[in-house]
Amino acid sequence: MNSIVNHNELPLSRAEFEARLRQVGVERYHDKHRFHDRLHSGGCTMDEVQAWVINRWQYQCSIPMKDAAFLSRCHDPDLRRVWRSRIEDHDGGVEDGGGIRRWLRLAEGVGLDPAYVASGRGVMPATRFIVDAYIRFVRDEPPVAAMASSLTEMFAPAIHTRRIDGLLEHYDFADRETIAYFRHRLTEAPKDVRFTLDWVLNHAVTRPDQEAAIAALTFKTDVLWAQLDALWSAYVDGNVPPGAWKPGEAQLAARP
Ligand SMILES: O=C(O)c1cc(C(=O)O)c2c(n1)C(=O)C(=O)c1cc(C(=O)O)[nH]c1-2
Repeated sequence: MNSIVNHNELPLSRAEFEARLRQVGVERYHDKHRFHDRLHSGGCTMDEVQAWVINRWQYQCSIPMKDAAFLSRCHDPDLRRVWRSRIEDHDGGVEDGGGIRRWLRLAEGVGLDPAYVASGRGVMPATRFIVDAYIRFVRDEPPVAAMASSLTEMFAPAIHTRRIDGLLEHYDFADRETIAYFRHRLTEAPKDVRFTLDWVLNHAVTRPDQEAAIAALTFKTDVLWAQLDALWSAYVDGNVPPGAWKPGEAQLAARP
């Protein structure tokens, strides 16, 4: 018998595995992207803020679809019962709506026609392709990787807190109504993370599965980072791609 042990194949302890997952955020989460520094410190023009709201809409409206894609492959009713709350957070009830409607209130608050934003017409091709890659990943990859890809939410409350403070301090459009989306996420995301982190730590117990979960989370940080790279290139550097929203389009009559 071969006595040489390949340590790379030894499973990580639960604590080591969690630390590796968290390290992905330390190194790669989009809180470190220069667009976020600019947005949160009041450095964005209103054109840049509007471009962010329009493009981020693609992510917002796709999140429940990627969660539905996950549910469609999930055989365990207990897991489905927990996971479906993610769709409820975004879609909400008929009367009140949920995160999606709150995002459109932000769109209106920054002076955009919410019907235009909701149509997705102005979204850049790059944003669409990137977000689509996330939906496909969750639809096609093994369940542990699909679930682990959502764990960027571990790092989201810190950026949402920073965003709420930064928007309120620096922009006239920011008020209780327009930032409601981010306030709700402060309680929704930790609820999702508590369950999903525990599930991933419990179910990815072989080294290959643990590495696949870490790779899934890394992929997701790329999804988030690449969206901001595209946004910067188009609206800070001024290379707006054909067909995408142009500053000045789809304005509400009275712009803030
Ligand atoms: O503003 C952000 O920086 C940010 C990041 C993330 C994330 O880390 O994926 C999400 C959200 N917001 C968010 O609002 C949200 O609903 C959400 C769902 C998910 C997911 O992968 O299922 N991520 C995120």
